[in-house]
This record gives sequence, C-alpha cells and structure tokens, in this order.
Amino acid sequence: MRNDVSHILFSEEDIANRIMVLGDAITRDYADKADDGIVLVTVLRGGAIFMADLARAIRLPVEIDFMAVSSYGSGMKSSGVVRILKDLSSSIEGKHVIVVEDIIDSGLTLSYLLKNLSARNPASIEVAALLRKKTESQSDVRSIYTGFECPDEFIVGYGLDYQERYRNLPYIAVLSSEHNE
Ligand SMILES: O=P(O)(O)OC[C@H]1O[C@H](OP(=O)(O)OP(=O)(O)O)[C@H](O)[C@@H]1O
Ligand SMILES: Nc1nc2[nH]cnc2c(=O)[nH]1
Ligand SMILES: [Mg+2]
Repeated sequence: MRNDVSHILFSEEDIANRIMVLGDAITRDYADKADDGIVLVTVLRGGAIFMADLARAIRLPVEIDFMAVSSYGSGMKSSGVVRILKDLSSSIEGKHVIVVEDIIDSGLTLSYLLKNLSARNPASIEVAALLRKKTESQSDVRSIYTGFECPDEFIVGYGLDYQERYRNLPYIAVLSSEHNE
C-alpha cells in the first residue's frame, strides 16, 4: 500500500467480485430489453474505469456513451453547480439507459444528470454506482445497482481522484490525513 493512502476499503478482488454480481443482475434484468437498445452512459472521468469492467460483466449487447460533467474541480467539496463539459455522442430516445457512476456523495451530480437525461425520452433510466457514501445530506437518488456503501471520508482509487491523481489505483482507499484536510 502507498504511504499517501491511509487504509484500503475495497481490494481489487472485492471490486472484481462485486462487479460480477452487478453484471449478472443487469444481464438478468435487461435480457428482454436488449432489442430496444441498452446504453451505458458513463460519467467521465471517474466512472470510466468502473464502466470498463461492468460492461464486460454484462452478457448482453450494450452501447457505451460518455458525458463529462464536473462539480468538484480539483477540490474535495462539491461546488453545487454541475456543468456539462461533454454531451452524449448519440441519441438515447427509446433506449434503456443505465447511468454508470463511480460514487454518489452529495447526489447532486446524479440528480442533475437524471433530470437532464430523462428529458430526452429514454425507454427507461436506472443508475449503477460503484460506491454510495453514507452522508447526512444526500439528495434522494435511486441507484438499483450499487456496489458498496462507503464511509463519509474522501475516497480515492479505481477512477476516483484527488487533484487528478490516484485514479489508476486498482483498489479503493481513504487518503491519508496529511492530504485529507
Ligand atoms: O454525488 P456528488 O457529490 O455530486 O459527487 C459525485 C461526483 O463527483 C465526482 O466527479 P467530479 O466532479 O470530481 O469529476 P471527475 O469524475 O472528473 O473526478 C464523481 O466522479 C461523481 O461524478
Ligand atoms: N475522489 C473523490 N471524488 C469524490 N466526489 C465526490 N465524493 C468524492 C470522494 O469521496 N472522492
Ligand atoms: Mg473528481
């Protein structure tokens, strides 16, 4: 373990096992929806690594598309303002959308995205989030495919950054206190 990481919450193996379970659940739930088209809408940048593994755990044809939004910038607190930096490349009208996110923290990013994407008339829209933080003041976002609940600390690894570093750690960890203040 690196010395700038305080402790590991979920190991590479924990993550791989959990993603297999989520992939199986999605495969089962969407088996009769594949003909309409299933799109994994990944929220860049943090969601990219989770999506890459989740997509390969789903045994149905799926499209992948990307949106880039940012509410955190380089800090550890949500600015509360979600900006679309990149929109989807294709239409989602009539398709079954699964929004793939690395973490639900305040829930602001996902509530904004769900509202924005629902207005484009998809056949259905659900959320797959690898982590859901246990916080007091979280927007009420429904995520039916959730990987793990995590403590209210600043998390890095497996897509999650601090000042753009740590995204490529294969595990999920809490940043050590010198960084986490
Ligand atoms: O529930 P919330 O409080 O809205 O936080 C969750 C969002 O924050 C992070 O993104 P960030 O804006 O840091 O962009 P990034 O993915 O490029 O790191 C994370 O990837 C989620 O998208
Ligand atoms: N890296 C990181 N990004 C976040 N965005 C919202 N919450 C978090 C968090 O705990 N860690
Ligand atoms: Mg970030």
